[in-house]
Amino acid sequence: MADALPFILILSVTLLIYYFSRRSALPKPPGPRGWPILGNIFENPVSHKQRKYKEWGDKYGPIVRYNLFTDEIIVLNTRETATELLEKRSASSQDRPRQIMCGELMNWNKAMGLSRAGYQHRTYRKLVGGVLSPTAVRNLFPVEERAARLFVHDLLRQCSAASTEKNVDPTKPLQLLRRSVGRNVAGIIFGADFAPEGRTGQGLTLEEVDQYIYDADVAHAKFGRALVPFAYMVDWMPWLKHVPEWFPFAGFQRDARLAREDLEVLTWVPFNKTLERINSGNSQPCYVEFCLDANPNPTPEELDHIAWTAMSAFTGGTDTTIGTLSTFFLAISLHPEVQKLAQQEIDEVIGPDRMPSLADRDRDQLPYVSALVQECLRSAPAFPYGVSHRAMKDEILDGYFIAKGSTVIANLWGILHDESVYQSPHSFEPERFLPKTGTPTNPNIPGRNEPGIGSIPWGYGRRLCPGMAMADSSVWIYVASVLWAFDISSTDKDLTWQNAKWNDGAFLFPLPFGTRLVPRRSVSSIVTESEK
Ligand code: HEM
Repeated sequence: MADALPFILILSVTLLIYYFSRRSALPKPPGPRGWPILGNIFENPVSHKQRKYKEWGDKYGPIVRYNLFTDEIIVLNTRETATELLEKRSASSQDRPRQIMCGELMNWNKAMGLSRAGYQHRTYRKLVGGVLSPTAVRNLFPVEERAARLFVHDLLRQCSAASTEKNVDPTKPLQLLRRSVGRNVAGIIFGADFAPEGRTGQGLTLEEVDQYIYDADVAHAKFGRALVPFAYMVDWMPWLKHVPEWFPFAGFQRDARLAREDLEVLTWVPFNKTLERINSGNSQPCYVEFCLDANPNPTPEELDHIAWTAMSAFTGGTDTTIGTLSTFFLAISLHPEVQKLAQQEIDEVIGPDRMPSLADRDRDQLPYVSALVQECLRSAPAFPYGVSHRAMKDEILDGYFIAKGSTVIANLWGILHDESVYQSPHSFEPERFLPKTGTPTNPNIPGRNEPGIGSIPWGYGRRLCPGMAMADSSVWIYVASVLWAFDISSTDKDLTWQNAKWNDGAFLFPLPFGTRLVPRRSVSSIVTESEK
């Protein structure tokens, strides 16, 4: 112990110097008190962070500060503060905080979501923006519509197989959803052939895509664990990063190596297969092909950029879309009155002879369905507390001093549950987004004209989700198609919207629940339509 005293003394003095050197004449944002040196490690929310952040917001104000050792964390709980710092001042708030285990050792810094601000990130955004911008994404509408139709087709097969009463095994719709969305995103990025069984086309095969979805799940699970702040010792003591794998207690190096290997497989295997298909003239139009059309003789570095952005878009696009659609299934199972209104609208505008299309959304033909989609995204944003940004210079926000290097978190769930903006924010009420005068399809339902969600569920500034337009249209067409074809109800009579259980972590989605689907049209008409 005596031997350690000088070390402890030097460490304490360094931390105190550091602490006082970062003080400014302006006050720092308020927040929980915490302890000297340790900061708020005991108050650091370990579960459902978004709820704790909101509680702090209600207590301390829209801008809350807390500390984990020397790390300063700023939580923004209102749309005004988040827009000001992360949108308007995006040039200096676009960076990501340093992630030693997850970013540097496991190599996720090479993926778009964690890549630090600078040349690599700018190049990535340019590549992805070319294919997924709101204008360019319209070329993908037919792919998304086809994916939604095939999902309906798969659900119907599941219905018939499940029982003579045409009830589905409660867990099945969501399992099918995982596969369907995975195939849809893979189709867009790698040109996968996701035709129904028995039919073949071009691009990656279904087996290859399903293997890829599995690999992505494995890599993502490791990613999620390492992303938790201070999950690994090396996140506390960065110098440990240089310790070799054979060193005692350096098990994290082995974890990091295995995760790196998984990530390499995830990045290069589907990419190389797609290149093979493109070179043999056996591909489908997709993100990778588009990038190569625009740059037919890429350098190795440019190829590297295309491969890593493809992997980033696939991993960024699947769990988030699946989470939002799972929220839809939960919400609609528990709100029969909402379901009835949405189906009335679909029946009146679309009728039984065709399935909805994205052109219906464009023409704003189904305003209630659009409000329902917004309500799903508002109630359960897929990243409830966004993805952390980092202040790249000292900032002053609403008279408070925010030091350069602070981690900045936009509490998206808190912002979308702000009582001063949304009446009864914990209830599921799509009509909040409808005009007070009602809509042509629902003239008798007065809306509340509350502010739309805008791009809040998709984050801010130069980090705004590049898949926003694609996700928005995908979710819409899945929702409209499923409601056209099925009546959906809950199989758990004790389950309510208020007591439903949600995943606890960086992704928000409902935990498994029982859902029953019953076709609401003749089987033959669903089959004919869904096979188009
Ligand atoms: C409902 C679906 C989705 C939601 C709610 C969502 C939400 C988000 C959020 C909140 C961020 C972080 C933004 C920030 O740091 O401020 C993000 C980043 C990202 N998303 Fe999405 N996303 C969805 C779907 C998709 C899709 C379909 C794709 C790709 C096809 C995608 C690709 C990405 C990528 C690559 C990033 C990292 C961007 C960067 O750091 O520059 N996402 N998303």
